[in-house]
Amino acid sequence: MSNEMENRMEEQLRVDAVIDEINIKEKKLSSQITGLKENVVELRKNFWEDITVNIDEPDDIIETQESIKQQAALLSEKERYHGKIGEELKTLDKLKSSPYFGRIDFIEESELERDQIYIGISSLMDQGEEDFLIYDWRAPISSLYYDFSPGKAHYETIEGPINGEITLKRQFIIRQGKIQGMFDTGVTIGDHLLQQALGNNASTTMKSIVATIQKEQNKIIRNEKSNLLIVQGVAGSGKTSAALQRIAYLLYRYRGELNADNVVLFSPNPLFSSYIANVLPELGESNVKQITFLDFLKVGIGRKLAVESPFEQMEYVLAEMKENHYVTRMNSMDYKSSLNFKQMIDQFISYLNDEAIQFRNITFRGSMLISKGKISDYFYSLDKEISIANKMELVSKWLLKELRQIQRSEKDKDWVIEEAELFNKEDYVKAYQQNEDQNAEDEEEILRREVVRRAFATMKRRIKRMEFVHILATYKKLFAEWNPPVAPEGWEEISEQTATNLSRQFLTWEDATPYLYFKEKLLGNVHDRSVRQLIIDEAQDYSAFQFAYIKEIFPYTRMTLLGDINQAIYSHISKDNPLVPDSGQGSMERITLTKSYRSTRQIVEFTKYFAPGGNLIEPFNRDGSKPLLTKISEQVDLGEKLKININEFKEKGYETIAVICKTLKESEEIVNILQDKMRVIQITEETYAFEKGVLVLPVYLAKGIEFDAVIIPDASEERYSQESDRTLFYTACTRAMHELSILSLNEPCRFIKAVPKDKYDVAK
Ligand SMILES: Nc1ncnc2c1ncn2[C@@H]1O[C@H](COP(=O)(O)OP(=O)(O)OP(=O)(O)O)[C@@H](O)[C@H]1O
Repeated sequence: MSNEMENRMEEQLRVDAVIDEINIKEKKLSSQITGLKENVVELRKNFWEDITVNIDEPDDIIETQESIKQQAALLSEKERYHGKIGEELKTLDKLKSSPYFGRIDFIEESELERDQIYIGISSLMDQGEEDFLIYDWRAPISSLYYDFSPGKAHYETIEGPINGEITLKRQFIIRQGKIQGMFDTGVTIGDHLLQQALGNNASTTMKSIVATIQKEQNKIIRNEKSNLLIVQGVAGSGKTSAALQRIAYLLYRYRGELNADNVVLFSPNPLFSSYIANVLPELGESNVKQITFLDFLKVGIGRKLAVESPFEQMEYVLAEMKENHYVTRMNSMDYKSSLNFKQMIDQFISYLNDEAIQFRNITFRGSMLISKGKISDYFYSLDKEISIANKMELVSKWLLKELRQIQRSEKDKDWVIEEAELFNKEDYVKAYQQNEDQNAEDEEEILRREVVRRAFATMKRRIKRMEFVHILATYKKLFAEWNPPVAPEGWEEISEQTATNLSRQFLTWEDATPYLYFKEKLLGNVHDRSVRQLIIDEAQDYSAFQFAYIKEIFPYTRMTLLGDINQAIYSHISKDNPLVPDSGQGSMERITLTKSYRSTRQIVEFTKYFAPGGNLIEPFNRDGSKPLLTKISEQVDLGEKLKININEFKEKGYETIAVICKTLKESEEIVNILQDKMRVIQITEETYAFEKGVLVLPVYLAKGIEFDAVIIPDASEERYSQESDRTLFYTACTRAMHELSILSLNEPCRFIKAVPKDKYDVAK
């Protein structure tokens, strides 16, 4: 028997032994969980029987409450434990099919014995709880596997670095408990496994990459020191994958201190959120909160204003060039994305400290209780040194005090008793309950109090929410009456356009963040202080203003920004982006990824010629066919050509075939052309999950996602005519894993022309 076969048999025996251990452990836990389940059911059933309920005397009430609390605590402890075992069982089930994916043999310096370290998605100890049969991929020692080839190596522990030597590095593919592949690797984590992982069809949900994390990705995943970690990585370099493994790593590393609720991920669109939703559960972790920046802003802005989405803005930029106010709007976007506009708002706010904040009258039953003039006078009588937000707090307290007085005098009016006459039984009970600590004896008095309490309750709530400040009207003044000390060119037109939108209660995307920033400067911000880690994917699409805002509202939060400046589709905002080197960000660490894993070598070799930044892009060595360019001379042929293309891809076994358009408008046209020829799925801003098939979508919704085959339905010079279209075209082409097909009505665009002819085929 060859050495290789012998090794494989030995390894299979070990896999079998580990699976035996898993089975034993599983049995133990299953019997525990059954017992626990019965226990919990019993506890729930007899909850009240085990409690002595006695409400005769105050002391008895306290005792009863205590007894209920204890019983509830016992129940919830058992339920939590039940949940924990359930999770453990799920992990064991995964381990049973594929217990580990890697092994290293390591001899620590000054020790003679060689440790065999097997690495999988979770740790497993032997029955005696003495030795690790499997090490979690996130354990300190496991970093050896990702960072070193055989030879001298070291890893960090809390007590300091451990040095030694790796004598063997082995990779496994184990499915259903059987070793299907086994490779001893040299330099990096071998091509075999990666080739296999990347050669598969795209799926509608992202997969974890634990078994094949590359050294440079591991740096991102295990980085613990930086408060701000910035990752610039070319398309398909594994930024999103690394971000998700990083979250799993941090949850493991800081278990007990950090849980999924403390981590927030800003994702580019709802489709992307569902695309990545599986990764953390697959790694045995709970999902963290994922939200688009649009939804995040909407929570703060409130429901009364309509907010444009970034995609609507994008569609305007790309499709409404002929609109009368286009140039003004573009200038407005430019300026409002910059820190200059933030400065302008700050200047406006200091002006507001002296005058001009708009308030609302407080009215009740059609008459004025407190006028906006009176509120304004009170506000401006307060010390100027106090911040506006703190002064608003004082105004709110003052208003509530005034209201209490008015409430007392209102109580004796005739309308009150008329309303009380409409009370039903429940209202009576409520009235008496409310009266408990006021001790009124007279029934009429009790009812009158209840009527006015109710009538004033909404008003009080609104005052607590600071609704007495007219934020929109005040913000509008920035564009209407106030003269800024420094203004950009065309400010008058920008102001006019903005004021018109605000009058329609409409916030453009470029106004959304500034408006919320402004609102919070006036009213104070109420953001969740428990966010300890914020991850921003597709960070190239955030403006300098948006970043500055995010930093202000999360002052103590560690941040990881990942993106690719080459894919900055909102070209007007990329100037001050932190992904650009030397963008002047403070203390931070920057990691650059240059290797692209998603697409075949042929696709990367094609797309890198029109990559916007001209940065280094190295393809991972996976072969496929060259991109194909098909020239069409008549628009009427498009449908037929698309159909042929799609059918060819289907025959090759591809399951996700995306027709990626420049705009939503174009994608609607394509759907119209295709829908009587085959089943097509149109993806819009409202699509929350996608299925396999033929998908038609605008490029900005394809961000972060990948497909087996991509078709660009019209890559003509007419369609992609501007330099600013470069990032869009690049983003669209780089979504392809295995095949890229480009159709062009007449002359292909300048980006294709920049590619040497030997890098693509032209259809006859
Ligand atoms: N180490 C790895 N092992 C296996 N697959 C990997 C690895 N790194 C990246 N990939 C695969 O490469 C593809 C691209 O990864 P990912 O989407 O994370 O890249 P990205 O940098 O976020 O891309 P983009 O910016 O273009 O959206 C995915 O299919 C991912 O699974």
